[in-house]
Amino acid sequence: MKLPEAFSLQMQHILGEEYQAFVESLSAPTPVTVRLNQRKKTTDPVITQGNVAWHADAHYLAERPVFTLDPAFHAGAYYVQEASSMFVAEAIRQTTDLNKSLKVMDLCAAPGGKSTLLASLINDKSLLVANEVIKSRVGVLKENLEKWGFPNYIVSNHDPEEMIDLEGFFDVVLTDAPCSGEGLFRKDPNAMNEWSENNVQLCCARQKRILQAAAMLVAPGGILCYSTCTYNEKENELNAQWLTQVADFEHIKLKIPAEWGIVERKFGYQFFPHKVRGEGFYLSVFRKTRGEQQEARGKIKLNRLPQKKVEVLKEWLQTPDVFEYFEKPDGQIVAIPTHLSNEYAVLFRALHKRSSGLEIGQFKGNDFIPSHDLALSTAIAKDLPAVELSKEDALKFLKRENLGVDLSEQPKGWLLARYQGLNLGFMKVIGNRINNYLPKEWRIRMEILE
Ligand SMILES: C[S@@+](CC[C@H](N)C(=O)[O-])C[C@H]1O[C@@H](n2cnc3c(N)ncnc32)[C@H](O)[C@@H]1O
Repeated sequence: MKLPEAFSLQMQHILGEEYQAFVESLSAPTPVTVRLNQRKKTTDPVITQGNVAWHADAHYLAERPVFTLDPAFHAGAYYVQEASSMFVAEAIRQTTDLNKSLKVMDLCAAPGGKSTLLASLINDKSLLVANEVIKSRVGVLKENLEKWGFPNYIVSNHDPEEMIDLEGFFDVVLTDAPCSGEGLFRKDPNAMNEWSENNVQLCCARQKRILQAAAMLVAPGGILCYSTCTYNEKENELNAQWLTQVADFEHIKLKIPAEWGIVERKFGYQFFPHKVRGEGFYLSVFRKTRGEQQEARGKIKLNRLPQKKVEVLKEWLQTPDVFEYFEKPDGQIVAIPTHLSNEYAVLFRALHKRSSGLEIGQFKGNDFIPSHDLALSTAIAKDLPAVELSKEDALKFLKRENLGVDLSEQPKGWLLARYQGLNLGFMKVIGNRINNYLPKEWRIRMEILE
């Protein structure tokens, strides 16, 4: 691997005698890791090469399978995520009371790896906002969160500087900033081709701008996590130090066993591929020492669903009474956890480009048409009519092709397609015909060879 010269000099300066080991590690294969979704247990044990030290649900795989051909992947049973970046969860675990109902913001969220990590970390009374400024990246973020199934989430599409009305609102804000990507050279050779000292400067300035906006969002006593996938001290340590100088934040030290191989810096933690089984990564955690807390108070400005229709919905949800139901102007029904309705109201008012939470479907006359979001949500009722599919048929369902299995004995109406007990989506049985309700844009397009 031919490294850019200025980058080599920088790394020699940072690593000294360890530089050679670092360079050698860049020629080693990238570890493949999956993190299991504890709210969606699969019966298929993952063949693993051990756990990620800092995340109990994460496993190293011996090789990279074709994930597209595993129906459990599409059902959100696991997320394929680089190991070092999962350390964000450990940092929040050590600094935050996870038994509380938390308001969490993932500010630079697409494609959603850390949003799903956060969704698994927080309890069912908590709320996650996953924000992504680049519009074309919002779709994949939404898809990944839908698959993950945590019901209390909103996806938004704002520049962090536009969130002024959410000052002091969040208990935890994660800023996984766009960076020069030095830590990804092994995984993604493009990151190396795009690297330049000039780009590092641009990233650095942009990170400061994002950090300043992020700092404003944190409630006093709340946590700000800053992460990058680079080694560059300008983007990491110097930005972290800068934050403590310009805003009311103190750096928090974490407890880290030496055998994890993570290098402690003055303001944060650095991951190097010759010391950990993962890619290059940096993380710093701060607590806000002063500021105004924003009280969550407001009224949701959507039409409440009439009680008669609410009664129809009840059979579709596992615990229907924990939600309030509203109808959007386009007819979609939104389920909002009652105990979070003030928080949702504040978010709906402050964020204009956003989803409305869990959209569970819509009424056509008196008939309820369930959404795909509901099919994949952990809020769905467990005893709805369902059919367990073989791997082959599950893949056919996911390709929107005709299934090999005979469903003519099934009663007419809605039927969940399942694989290993995991919901894949809805079908509707109409006489001899079966309609597949998997959204067209989610369809597997890959050729499946027998
Ligand atoms: C490192 S990636 C995030 C990865 C994501 N957190 C995950 O774990 O899957 C950084 C994200 O920041 C977004 N971004 C780019 N410019 C930004 C800006 N000026 N403000 C906020 N986010 C920005 C990028 O589009 C990208 O999605």
